[in-house]
Amino acid sequence: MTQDKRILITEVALRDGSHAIAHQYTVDQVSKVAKALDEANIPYIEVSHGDGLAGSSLQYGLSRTHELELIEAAVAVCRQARIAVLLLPGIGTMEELRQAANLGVKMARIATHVTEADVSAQHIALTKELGLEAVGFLMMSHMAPVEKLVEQAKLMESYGADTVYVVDSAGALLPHEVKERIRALRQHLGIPIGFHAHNNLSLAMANTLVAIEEGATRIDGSVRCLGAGAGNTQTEVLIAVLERLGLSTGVDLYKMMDLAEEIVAPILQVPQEITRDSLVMGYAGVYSSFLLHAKRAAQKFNIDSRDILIELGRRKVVGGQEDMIVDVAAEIAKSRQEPAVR
Ligand SMILES: C[C@H](O)CC(=O)C(=O)O
Ligand SMILES: [Mn+2]
Repeated sequence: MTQDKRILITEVALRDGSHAIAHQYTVDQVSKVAKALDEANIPYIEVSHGDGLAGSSLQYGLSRTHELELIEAAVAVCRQARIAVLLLPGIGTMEELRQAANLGVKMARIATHVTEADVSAQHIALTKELGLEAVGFLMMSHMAPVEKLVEQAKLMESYGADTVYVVDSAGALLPHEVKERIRALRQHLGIPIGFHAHNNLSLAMANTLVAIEEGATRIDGSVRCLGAGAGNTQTEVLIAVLERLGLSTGVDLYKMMDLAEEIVAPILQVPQEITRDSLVMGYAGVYSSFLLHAKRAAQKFNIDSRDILIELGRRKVVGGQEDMIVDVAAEIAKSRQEPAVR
């Protein structure tokens, strides 16, 4: 593997992992996890509702603790790590971005669906104005052909993004698809490229290594796989693998192993694994955070959540359309009650 630049890890368990625990983080949990990550020398720690700033709502799931309190707690315990936030324009607003900056956040990741980068212009501009590092975060990157992805990433670069991420939200990308995406972005952009994986098809680590091989230098991971769906690339495992490959992250492997085991594992009600639901999300190419909603809807309508997820994938439903989950479940249930036409 040829790589001359240091890989900079962003730990996302305190944001993406919020989906996995139905947004129930407490100040105590966030303080302990952030402090331990900081001591392990993780450079960036993302803290927000799973759906980004202001995601706490009936539609996306109510947070137990206001995210600004969680962000404040994380900032207070970190000596070197930079706290990051996620913001989806339309969910989070300029005001929340300002509040996060006032609390000491150093990086904002502005996330849009892969074909909607144009809605990130004002938020990226404000991020820079506030003196923060700006990252463009192209979600559901498997849903756009490479040329479209490049076009959208270039838009984000033109708005002032310091980095653009390929985000495999559904864990649906195959290694050759990651390779062509990162390669094309490296060819057409002049800024660092990042990669955010999900493990639905058990490819998060392999895809991350392919991304790094193609020159991605900003990589996301979630400790103990504490991320939406099947989780992300498992951070402590990634650190070990990169060390074996001779790639430097500056992160302390033993400390990562210890915090994963002693601090993060107890937060999970059940260990993260590739369940049939998360597998079907990767297979169908649907949004990771749909899982809990689809399971609830399946229970309500007494149907199989796989049928809901596959139908959502067929309809190319995107993040922000969570309300469609119940509609789809109701339609499936209704179609099963209707007598077959002779
Ligand atoms: C809002 C999403 O959870 C962002 C993300 O992590 C992804 O798309 O993956
Ligand atoms: Mn994610």
